[in-house]
Amino acid sequence: MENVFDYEDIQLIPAKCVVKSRTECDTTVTLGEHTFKLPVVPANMQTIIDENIAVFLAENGYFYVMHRFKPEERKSFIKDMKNRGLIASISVGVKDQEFSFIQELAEENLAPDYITVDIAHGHANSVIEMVQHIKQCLPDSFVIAGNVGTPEAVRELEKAGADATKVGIGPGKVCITKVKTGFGTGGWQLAALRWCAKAATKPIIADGGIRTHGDVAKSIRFGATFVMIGSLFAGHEESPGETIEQDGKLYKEYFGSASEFQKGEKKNVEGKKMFVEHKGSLKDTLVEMQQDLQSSISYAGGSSLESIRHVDYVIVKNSIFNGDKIY
Ligand SMILES: NC(=O)C1=CN([C@@H]2O[C@H](COP(=O)(O)OP(=O)(O)OC[C@H]3O[C@@H](n4cnc5c(N)ncnc54)[C@H](OP(=O)(O)O)[C@@H]3O)[C@@H](O)[C@H]2O)C=CC1
Ligand SMILES: Nc1nc2c(ncn2[C@@H]2O[C@H](COP(=O)(O)O)[C@@H](O)[C@H]2O)c(=O)[nH]1
Repeated sequence: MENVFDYEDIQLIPAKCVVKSRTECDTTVTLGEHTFKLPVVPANMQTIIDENIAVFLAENGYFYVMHRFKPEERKSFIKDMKNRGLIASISVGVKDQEFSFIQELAEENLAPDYITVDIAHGHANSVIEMVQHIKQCLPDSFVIAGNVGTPEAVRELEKAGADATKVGIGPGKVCITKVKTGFGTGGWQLAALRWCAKAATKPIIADGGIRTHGDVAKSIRFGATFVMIGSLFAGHEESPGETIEQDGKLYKEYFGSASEFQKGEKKNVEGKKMFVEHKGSLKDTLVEMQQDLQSSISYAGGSSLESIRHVDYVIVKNSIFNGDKIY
């Protein structure tokens, strides 16, 4: 494949500003039947989202995807969200009991608004069968399927009935798939996104590898409707997971969904655990993300996310940071 690049190799080129203030720039995005404040969703991982964060995000107009690692709590979670008049958005795997779970949701009239089929290697018959099963049992639920890294996979999942596909195999911060298997989109996630987006007829969620707020704009430029982010959302006051103090500084744990910590055993481990600096409140990060994206829109010469899709860009191989750090 020609022109392989990643987030830090790209700079978007500014176009003439058409707004008087960045507050005029609209960061909202529609996915399925709902419109959200930002094209950003926290990763469906156990150290990134829990019930409280899901309620906060849904109440405040943000999209969320609940993780699937407490399977026995999913029905009560859906009921609770529905009772509060909030969007219900859950994840499922592909094992046999997950097929039965979908059947039960249909029988109990508990259709979630969004269901994410969340598997490491999403270009698989098991995922295709799960998407078809969901569409048959719960036709009104919006189905996100992944993760994949090729146009062929995007086409097959869309053909199976997926309403959106999630792109990203191995670019994640706590991911070790790339080193343990030699496969994935790690190191060229942005180019993989572009490759997949050219084949997609439905929304793509770019998943993994976002390290700065500017990477959100770059993802949109290269074809994403949404981005899923783990590491930038880890370490907040509200984040689930252990907090530790070292040399007077607070840190919080962030571990991979395929890590030993998640699995409770050393089998097919493709994730690791790290501690990230305590970042304060999630609400503040979301506000800053929105402001930065509004600024991106203004540099794109428009007043909505659409304007970012059409800007020119340059490839500046591995040089944009020039030794700089954000903080
Ligand atoms: N985006 C990414 O790069 C990655 C994300 N993850 C995350 O980790 C979590 C666990 O993922 P996962 O291991 O898929 O979930 P599960 O452990 O639930 O596995 C789901 C099913 O898929 C099978 N399976 C998993 N990987 C493969 C493979 N490479 N080839 C064939 N079958 C496979 C498993 O069987 P068996 O275990 O017997 O093989 C199992 O039956 C998920 O949340 C996932 O998103 C994990 C790795 C990469
Ligand atoms: N290879 C692995 N990927 C994982 C694992 N757990 C989660 N993930 C993926 O990472 C992103 C988040 O990436 P980040 O760069 O924003 O931190 C997440 O949404 C998953 O797709 C894992 O154990 N192994």
